[in-house]
Amino acid sequence: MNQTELNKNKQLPSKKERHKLFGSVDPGPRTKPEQKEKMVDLQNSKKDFLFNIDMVGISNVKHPIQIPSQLVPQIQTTIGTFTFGSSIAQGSKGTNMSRFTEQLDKYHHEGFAIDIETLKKFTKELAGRLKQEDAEVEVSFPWFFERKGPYSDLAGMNHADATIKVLYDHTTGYDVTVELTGKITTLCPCSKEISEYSAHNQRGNVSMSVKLTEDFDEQQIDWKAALLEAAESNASARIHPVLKRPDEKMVTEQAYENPRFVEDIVRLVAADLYEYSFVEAFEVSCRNEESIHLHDAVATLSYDKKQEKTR
Ligand SMILES: Nc1nc2c(ncn2[C@@H]2O[C@H](COP(=O)(O)OP(=O)(O)OP(=O)(O)O)[C@@H](O)[C@H]2O)c(=O)[nH]1
Repeated sequence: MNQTELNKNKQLPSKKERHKLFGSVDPGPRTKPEQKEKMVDLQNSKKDFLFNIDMVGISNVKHPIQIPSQLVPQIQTTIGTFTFGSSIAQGSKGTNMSRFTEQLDKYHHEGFAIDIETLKKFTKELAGRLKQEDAEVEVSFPWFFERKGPYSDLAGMNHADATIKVLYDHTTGYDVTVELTGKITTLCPCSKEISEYSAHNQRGNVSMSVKLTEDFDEQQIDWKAALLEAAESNASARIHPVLKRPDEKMVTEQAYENPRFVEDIVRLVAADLYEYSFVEAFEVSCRNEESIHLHDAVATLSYDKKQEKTR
């Protein structure tokens, strides 16, 4: 019998026997309780555990979410990556980690929309569920927006990476920070200045982290669109998914007419963030993936409007 005929007549052992063949063993004697009420609750033991913990929780939690957007498409289902946590005092051993995902599932069934008001409610409720004075929630997601070619008007989809962080504290209230990283074109001013023709240009990554004012109203302002505009309107050129030749000519010439160092980008974006009334404090950085080097060029600037100063 050749190998093909052998395979045709193969008699497999049962699935249970197959598992034994590959090392599974019968369960041993059971001595510990199986009912929740009889189980030891280590997490809730009270003793002097030496230190307070600033934050304990779970991270890298992936979940489908809906996000609002004032740009097209206005309703988006995307994947959120969450971190949940709270502080715990020196006298408690641990947190109850199942309660984070329990609360997430509850909101999911109620149609969890990732807007700032809902996230604030979620965070305060989470503190209550954990029986703690504070809680924090962070969610990151790709945000999509339609972009049209400057001449042809042909549309396609671009995206930026967005993050919302909400801290709730029983005594001090809420602290909301939003972040956006968008991509731009930058053309080197030095290269343009010294060369007989051409100038090197590259894709730049602009990251903005913004502390929102207490009265921020997401119904009035889409923070994602506002931060994207701060990055793109100060770039050498915007980035497009669809470009026909007349579009390509326009963005090439626009970039040549608006050369920018990384330093120029962070200062110009900072000026726009300074002018946005919903921004209390911010950090902006730019990372250019240099086309004439293997390394990147980077710059960072931070500013607190309340203190009227850079770091
Ligand atoms: N505190 C703590 N829990 C962990 C750790 N690693 C895993 N766990 C979690 O322990 C969880 C079960 O604990 P709890 O959430 O306290 O469960 P419980 O006490 O039955 O829940 P409640 O009825 O809400 O009090 C599981 O979700 C595990 O993920 C850890 O390092 N610290």
